[in-house]
Amino acid sequence: EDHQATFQEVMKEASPFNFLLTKVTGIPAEFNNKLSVHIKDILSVEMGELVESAQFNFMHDIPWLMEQYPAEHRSKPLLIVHGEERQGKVTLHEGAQNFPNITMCQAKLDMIYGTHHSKMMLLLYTNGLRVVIHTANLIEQDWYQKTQGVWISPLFPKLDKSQMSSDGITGDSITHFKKDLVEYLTMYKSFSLLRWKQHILQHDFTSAKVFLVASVPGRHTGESKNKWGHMKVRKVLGKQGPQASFVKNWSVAGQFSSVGSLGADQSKYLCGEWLQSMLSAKGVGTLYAAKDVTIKTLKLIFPSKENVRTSLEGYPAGASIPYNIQNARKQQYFHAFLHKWKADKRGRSRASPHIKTYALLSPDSKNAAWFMVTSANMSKAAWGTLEKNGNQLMIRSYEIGVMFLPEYFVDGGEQFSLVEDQSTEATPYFPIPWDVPLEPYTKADRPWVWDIPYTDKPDSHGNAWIPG
Ligand SMILES: CC(C)c1cccc2c(O)c(C(=O)O)cnc12
Repeated sequence: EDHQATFQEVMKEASPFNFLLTKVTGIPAEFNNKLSVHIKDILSVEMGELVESAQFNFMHDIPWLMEQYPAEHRSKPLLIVHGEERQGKVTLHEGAQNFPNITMCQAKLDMIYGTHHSKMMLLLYTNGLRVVIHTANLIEQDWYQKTQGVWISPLFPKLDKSQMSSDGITGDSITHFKKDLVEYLTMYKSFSLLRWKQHILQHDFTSAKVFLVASVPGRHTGESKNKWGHMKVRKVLGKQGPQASFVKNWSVAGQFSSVGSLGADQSKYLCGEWLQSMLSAKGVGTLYAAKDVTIKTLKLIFPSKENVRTSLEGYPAGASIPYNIQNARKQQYFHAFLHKWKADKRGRSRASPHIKTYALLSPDSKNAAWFMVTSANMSKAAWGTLEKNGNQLMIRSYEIGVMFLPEYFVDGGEQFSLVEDQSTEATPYFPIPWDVPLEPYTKADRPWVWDIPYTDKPDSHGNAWIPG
């Protein structure tokens, strides 16, 4: 149908997961009316009467961003949290100079090669506070013809003074989302974020049913080792994850838009460390030893060269998929796990993925034991790498995401249904972005690599790709 769903209708339909995709220009209206939002919807007055906001991101086009706020909100205080340095920082400040309501916060990047990847909006309204965690840069290109993920929190009401306690965190949820978010903000050690920490402390987060999965740069030891990156996932799944017996032979799905250097063979990082965390479950450490991992255990979704060539944007979509030939050449083993990007169900097979999602899939791919949407790509910098004989987790970048576990949405829930007409009260449908079952690369498929030329076949706009 062509009627434009109102934001209230969209949010009602999105409940209880509140996991949506961004609208895509150039696909049939029905796919933009179903569980889809544009940035203007998120910032609209329908969401609440804005007092002030904070925009955490990697790339900010400030004049464009200001245009996305409704006129009556453009003068409200706005904090830009970024990781720009040197010329990037100069350019960013230039973009902000005409907006007196903007304050800048430069996240410290103590680890070389680290970046401020986290994408989050903190929205303070007259009647509450909302957290939006997503995957899109604050530039027009990222909200145009890509597949991006957005989690929009419920409206968290203000605590009244009587509920506030002087020490500790009041008004938290059983997933400790509020405490974890406060700890994440504290790690910036930034004065301008102290203000937002106060705002968060003063609101009631009991309705937050997701777990926060974040990364902050540093060498984390002791209890902190399990607070961030893939070790946070290991902790949550080990304590609140699926029963090991229930998810034997299930597979980890990883979907992302960039890949780092993962090491000389799969047993080291990919299957030996990262996958061990993703395969964690209740009642047992992890489900498989690294040596027993097969391509059935790990299914990775990454755009093929053909996915990019035939996408709505054409080869230029690949400018946001920075997998370089130097790394690709060193880790051919990685390519054996790859599956194409395919999202016919959501009308987004040609909307190049910039979203990053992870899940534990049943052998028939019809169910999931958990689902995660995050800024974190498949890299050591994002998820962290264990050092000092496993006593230290070294992370280079800021990342932020949320994890959905069935039992927090359905009493005794053990799984989500990924097939809408096979969902039940006990096994609710979870709107994943990509199609199941997953489609492996053919022998002829190659992963998209962004720094080599493609002149053999023109893209959907008739152009070749000649980088550099
Ligand atoms: C190699 C780096 C600079 C890069 C290139 C193209 C797109 C990128 C991107 O989209 C992100 C992000 O979204 O966090 C982060 N780095 C990106």
